[in-house]
Amino acid sequence: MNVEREEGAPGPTQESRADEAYERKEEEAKAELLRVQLGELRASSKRGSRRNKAQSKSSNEWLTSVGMEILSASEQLGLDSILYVPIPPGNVYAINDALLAEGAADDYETCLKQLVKANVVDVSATSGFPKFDLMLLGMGPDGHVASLFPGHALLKENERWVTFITESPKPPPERITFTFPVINSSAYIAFVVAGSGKADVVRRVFGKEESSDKLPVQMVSTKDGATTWFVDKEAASKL
Ligand SMILES: O=C(O)[C@H](O)[C@@H](O)[C@H](O)[C@H](O)COP(=O)(O)O
Repeated sequence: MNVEREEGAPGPTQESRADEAYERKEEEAKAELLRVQLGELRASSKRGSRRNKAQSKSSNEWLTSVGMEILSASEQLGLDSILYVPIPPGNVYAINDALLAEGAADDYETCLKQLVKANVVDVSATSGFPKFDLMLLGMGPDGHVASLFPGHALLKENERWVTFITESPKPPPERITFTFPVINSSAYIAFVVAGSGKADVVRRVFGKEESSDKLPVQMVSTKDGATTWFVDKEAASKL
């Protein structure tokens, strides 16, 4: 917060300075926690997670029966506070980046299996894959989600929970990612998509044109769950 003081006006008291310092520290702590949480959420699906309401039908039905939430620029800024969830640090499972991609994927999958065994993470009765309560996903301008890129063989992976890529078209080349069976077993999926660079893909997802070639984002389809898209005006500008 920037406060300019008029000339001649009384200066801040020691008490108000202490209050300001306290508020600043609190804001910094919240921002740091948010960065850690978002970093983790993004990491875990580069990897993903967050909320919704709708039945997952065809994408056009989402639009009409559920409605997209179009966010203004200031509301977008408010997304930070929507996403503010006090996750205990012990519940955060980071990628082991001391390992190469293949080892890191195995390591993460093993960790997830232990969480399932300990009943921390549910299993979908329909798919047998882990069922996350919430999956927060971004989408690239090429239609990629998590680290599942258009035309890549990983789109067909249907056994692994976590897998890896060493030649990602988007840097960094080495990544690990949840697979579609895991993503699609989630109870809720939220897409957060902003900017004009996403407008063509948003139109492709929600438009009427049929294409035999599905983009990764079009392969996101929860079997027993629900999906909500949060898009800003720019991303929705071609609808
Ligand atoms: O893989 C990555 O490197 C990105 O993190 C990516 O997966 C991201 O989620 C989308 O590209 C959308 O990103 P924005 O929402 O920031 O545009």
